[in-house]
Amino acid sequence: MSELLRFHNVSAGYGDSIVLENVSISLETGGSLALLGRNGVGKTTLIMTLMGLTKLHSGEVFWQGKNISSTSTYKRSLAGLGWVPQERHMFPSLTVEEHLTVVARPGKWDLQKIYGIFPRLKERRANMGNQLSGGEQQMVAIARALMTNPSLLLLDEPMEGLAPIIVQDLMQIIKGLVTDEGLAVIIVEQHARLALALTKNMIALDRGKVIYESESASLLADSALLNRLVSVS
Ligand SMILES: Nc1ncnc2c1ncn2[C@@H]1O[C@H](COP(=O)(O)OP(=O)(O)OP(=O)(O)O)[C@@H](O)[C@H]1O
Repeated sequence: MSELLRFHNVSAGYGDSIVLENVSISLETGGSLALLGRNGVGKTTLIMTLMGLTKLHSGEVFWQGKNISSTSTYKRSLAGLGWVPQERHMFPSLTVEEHLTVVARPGKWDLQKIYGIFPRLKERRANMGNQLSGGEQQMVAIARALMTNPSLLLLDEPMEGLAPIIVQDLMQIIKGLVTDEGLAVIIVEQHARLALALTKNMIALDRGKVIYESESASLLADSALLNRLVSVS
């Protein structure tokens, strides 16, 4: 497998304040990574840094072997980074289908394929953005990122605030994206066990630094360590 993404000694933050300190991570094509840690340790900041939305103080970000440290967010998106932000960003004046078609780029993901894995969105395709449940909004947010035909999907707390039955649906869908579609995924999730069940590898952050990394399955088997790293499961 070839390298898809690499952070090399990245320190980044907002203005003068540094949140991430000397973070190095890498991900292979089709790989999957859970990003764990307590509230406020820098998980979202890492995703935002990958999208070029923070101030990079030092270090480099490589994408498919190219240094993209000073590449714009828009160009990163064009290059295959698919971001599903925590806030979901629904537009009340657009239908579900418009949310999807407005960002569409050529590739294997089109409306037909999206509706195949999200039948609920097909049923709701004429609903406006503000006429959707939280779970449906999250599905639109993921589907919209897929419509850009990304090589990597960045999921920031996708299960937040969702009913358990919807969480189960989303787990199946995300698992399918990784195992059946070969899509690379980075997932930030407060429910650490869910994120570990979906991924091959994990890293834990504390105060902006990587404090632990391993295969997800081995951490899942060590509850005491997992609790120490994230204090929630
Ligand atoms: N836009 C911003 N401007 C300044 N500081 C910020 C900004 N966003 C986040 N921070 C700070 O960066 C630090 C890390 O926040 P971040 O949101 O990356 O953590 P997190 O691990 O994702 O936490 P959570 O699970 O609560 O979302 C926090 O101290 C936070 O206050």
